[in-house]
Amino acid sequence: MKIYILGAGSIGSLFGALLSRVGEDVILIGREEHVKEINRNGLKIVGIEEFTVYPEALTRMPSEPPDLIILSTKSHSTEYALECARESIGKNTWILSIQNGLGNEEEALRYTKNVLGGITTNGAMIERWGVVKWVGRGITIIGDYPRGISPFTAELIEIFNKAGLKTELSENIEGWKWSKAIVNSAINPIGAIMEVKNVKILENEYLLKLAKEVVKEGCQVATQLGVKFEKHPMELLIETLEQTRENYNSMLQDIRRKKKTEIDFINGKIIEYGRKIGLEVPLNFALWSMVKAKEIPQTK
Ligand SMILES: NC(=O)C1=CN([C@@H]2O[C@H](COP(=O)(O)OP(=O)(O)OC[C@H]3O[C@@H](n4cnc5c(N)ncnc54)[C@H](OP(=O)(O)O)[C@@H]3O)[C@@H](O)[C@H]2O)C=CC1
Ligand SMILES: CC(C)(CO)C(=O)C(=O)O
Repeated sequence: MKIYILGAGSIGSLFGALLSRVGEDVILIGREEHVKEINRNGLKIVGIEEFTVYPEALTRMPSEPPDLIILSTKSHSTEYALECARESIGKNTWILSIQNGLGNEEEALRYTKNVLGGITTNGAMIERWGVVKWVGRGITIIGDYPRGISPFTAELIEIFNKAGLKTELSENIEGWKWSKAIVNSAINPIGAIMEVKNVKILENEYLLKLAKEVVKEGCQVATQLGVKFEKHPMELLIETLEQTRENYNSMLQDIRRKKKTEIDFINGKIIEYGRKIGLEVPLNFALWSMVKAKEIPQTK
């Protein structure tokens, strides 16, 4: 299968490396420093497993349409990335978002009806250009967005599992995307503002109560929009905190690296969707406001 990884950073490079290792025709599209290193010395995975692969790496999408584009930029880069990729999206090309946050699949649907949603609990981070650490082995769930399973998706899951990416199918990927986004809407900003590991949210009564109240707000919006949960966000909240105790969440990491966070596509989208149906979500608004204030100066 011809696969382009659009936004080959941490998680995209991990997916690309695993798929390349089993012989899939993978091209990574990333930033220049990472691309140059990969083309010079290959892409090295360390951590959970250690191996090096030699996929082609580019800074721009090739014009030839692939079978699959795995969208793995941060959510705030999606719109521009897809616009730049417009010429590479053929009538039979599928786009799979493995991103956190809401709205990415809707953006992809502007270019094709062949859109898959995905959530992954694998953890990865770029150690240095050309080297990605696989920090946590997790599962990935994919499905046609917003709901359903097409023959392509059924074929894809075979490829992902053969590559060592434990993957399950869901007829209701929209439900999973919302559950994960609601969990992120609680954990990420609270951890970022308090500058604490996830375990602190689990073990501090005040932070856990706040996290649960934020989850309730997100559930109200999702339920009123007709979203059906596969796993209730309140259950997923505790499960996630227990499984990622030692994590400094990605939003806190972005702030510490003076990078833009995904707050607008997590809490920001919950606020936006809530307002569209006349629901105010004050806790989401408060957390969104504080993270925006903490973010890199140019976001004023
Ligand atoms: N890392 C992880 O363990 C997990 C991440 N996720 C989610 O996956 C998504 C990606 O996260 P992560 O991999 O950590 O992010 P990274 O920032 O590590 O990777 C994204 C990469 O894409 C690059 N990029 C952005 N736009 C383009 C473009 N148009 N062309 C080429 N490259 C581009 C970015 O460069 P630049 O920074 O210069 O813009 C960056 O190098 C997020 O939504 C995240 O929440 C989900 C589960 C786990
Ligand atoms: C699951 C969690 C909260 C793990 O830290 C995450 O997705 C993130 O850090 O963005």
